[in-house]
Amino acid sequence: MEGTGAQQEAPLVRCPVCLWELPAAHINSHLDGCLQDSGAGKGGEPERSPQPSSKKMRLSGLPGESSGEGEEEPAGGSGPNAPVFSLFHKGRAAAATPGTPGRAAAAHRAVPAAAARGREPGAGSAASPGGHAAALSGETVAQKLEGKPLADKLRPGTLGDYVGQDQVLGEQTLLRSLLEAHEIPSLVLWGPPGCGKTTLAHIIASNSKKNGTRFVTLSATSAKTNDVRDVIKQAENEKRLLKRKTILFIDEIHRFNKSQQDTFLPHVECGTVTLIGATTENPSFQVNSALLSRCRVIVLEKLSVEAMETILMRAIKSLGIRVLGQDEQHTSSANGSDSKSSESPVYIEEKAVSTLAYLCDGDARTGLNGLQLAVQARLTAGKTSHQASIQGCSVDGVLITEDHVKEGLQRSHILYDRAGEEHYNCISALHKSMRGSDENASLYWLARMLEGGEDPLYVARRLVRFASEDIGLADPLALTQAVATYQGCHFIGMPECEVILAQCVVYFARAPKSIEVYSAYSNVKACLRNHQGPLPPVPLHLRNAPTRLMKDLGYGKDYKYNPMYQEPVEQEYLPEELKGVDFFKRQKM
Ligand SMILES: Nc1ncnc2c1ncn2[C@@H]1O[C@H](COP(=O)(O)OP(=O)(O)OP(=O)(O)O)[C@@H](O)[C@H]1O
Repeated sequence: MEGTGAQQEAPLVRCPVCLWELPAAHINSHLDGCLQDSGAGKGGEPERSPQPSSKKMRLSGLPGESSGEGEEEPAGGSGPNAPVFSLFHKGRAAAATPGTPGRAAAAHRAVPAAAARGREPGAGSAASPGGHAAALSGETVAQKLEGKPLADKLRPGTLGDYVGQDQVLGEQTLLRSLLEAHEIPSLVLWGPPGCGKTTLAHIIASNSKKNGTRFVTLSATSAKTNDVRDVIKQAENEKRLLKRKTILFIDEIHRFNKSQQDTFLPHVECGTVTLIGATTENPSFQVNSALLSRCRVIVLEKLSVEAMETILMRAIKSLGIRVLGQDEQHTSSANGSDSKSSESPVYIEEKAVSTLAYLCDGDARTGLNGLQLAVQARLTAGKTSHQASIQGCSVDGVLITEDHVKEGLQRSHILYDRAGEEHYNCISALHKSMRGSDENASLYWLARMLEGGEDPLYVARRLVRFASEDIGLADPLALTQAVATYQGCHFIGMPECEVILAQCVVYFARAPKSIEVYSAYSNVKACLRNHQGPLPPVPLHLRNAPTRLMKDLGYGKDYKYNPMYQEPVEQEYLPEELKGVDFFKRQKM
């Protein structure tokens, strides 16, 4: 490539480390090597650049899965292999996509291919700021679904496209102000799968690129301690020689053991790197406490159903699929998909979208992948038949219904509708099996829920209730067990907590049962509910008398302080009109 005319004309820039002059297009890769050598003091050491690892897919069978997230880069194209050198951007032909010469060449090769599929030049990748809408280029829905998983293609690149999480990113939140001021502190992003941790890190990356900060990604599932050392070494050189900051994003940071985490502790402390860690696990237990104390913990929540609907609707729109509302009329395929092609129009029921938004339980990746699978399955089936029945009318097109999205979401061959009836049916079956002291059935229903993706904390909360409602004072320790189970589940999450729940469920199935307190309390509530007229006053002798006036009014008068008496005390504690009532003997009122 060095002999090409294009590069002979390209402006030469000087390496600030070795002062060598070379074409601008080569400066990034040259500088990477130069900085490594300069820090290590051993020239010629082969360049090592840790790669972001492939993240596990939660739904199998997606086309293009193999390329997956392993190839993705932080927004702006900066990764360990492609540090951003804004210093040299001026005059570069491909300034918008900083990277190595090889990468730039690949980008050039990619443009005609994209253009051939009708993509706007410069539409950018899904990871590029604002690029997610443009990412789904292609003529037909099927073409738009080719390649990377839909969730990756639609990863937002700007805060404006980031949905939900207002508690940490809304206006006037600390994190937003810091992002706007380009003041990125070390962060630990903690939240459930698919809630947007990696996406937020990408947005920070693209934001920080604007002030020349480098952004390097490592995945704790595949990176070795040496990879961390390499990144740190390079960051030190960058800071020392170029005064450039480095942000190190470590996905699934909880997978690093404590000593690996220790490797970057001093460098976070002295500011060589700004650390952004993402974790689904409680960082209090998984992240070295010294490291944690140097990071702000940002707690992201499961995406709400509304947020999920927004994300799904956006995806549906990008794919050119039409949503069938309750009262929308469709009589012919002319009203169908926006896809300008010979492909039959694709419709999706509005209910299917809301069901999907519920079922994916705040996990956008699951929701988008479920949508992708449902659409692809229907498109394949639609090759044999293009007739869909839409609101009683037969039209030419492909229709995606609630059942299709449920199929798309099926986990481990178990369909468990967390938002619907199945959720209540299973928890009821578990409750009744424990009450009936059937330990086998109890375990079965527990597993049905957990394997179907039920929130373990939901089950744990039901166990706390069961401990008092059904076991009560027959074994008061049951309540302690249930609360400990809840805390255990909270600490370690799934799948490790399943055995904690199983232990508690078997304990409860085997425990003696008593509803004595539960029924007595129900009787008291019924007594209050059924009372006619004003409720009886608190007897004067039971009232406290902190002031003289109250004493004068008879408060506390004749009250018998029990510890002063050797013999049992004769004293009435209920209001006069309830004298002698025994809530423990009464039938439910
Ligand atoms: N807040 C959001 N707004 C819009 N899209 C989102 C949001 N959160 C997630 N997504 C979508 O879901 C996909 C997966 O999200 P992301 O990788 O950020 O999740 P994560 O929290 O890092 O999950 P994991 O813990 O499994 O790595 C993204 O590619 C994006 O398409």
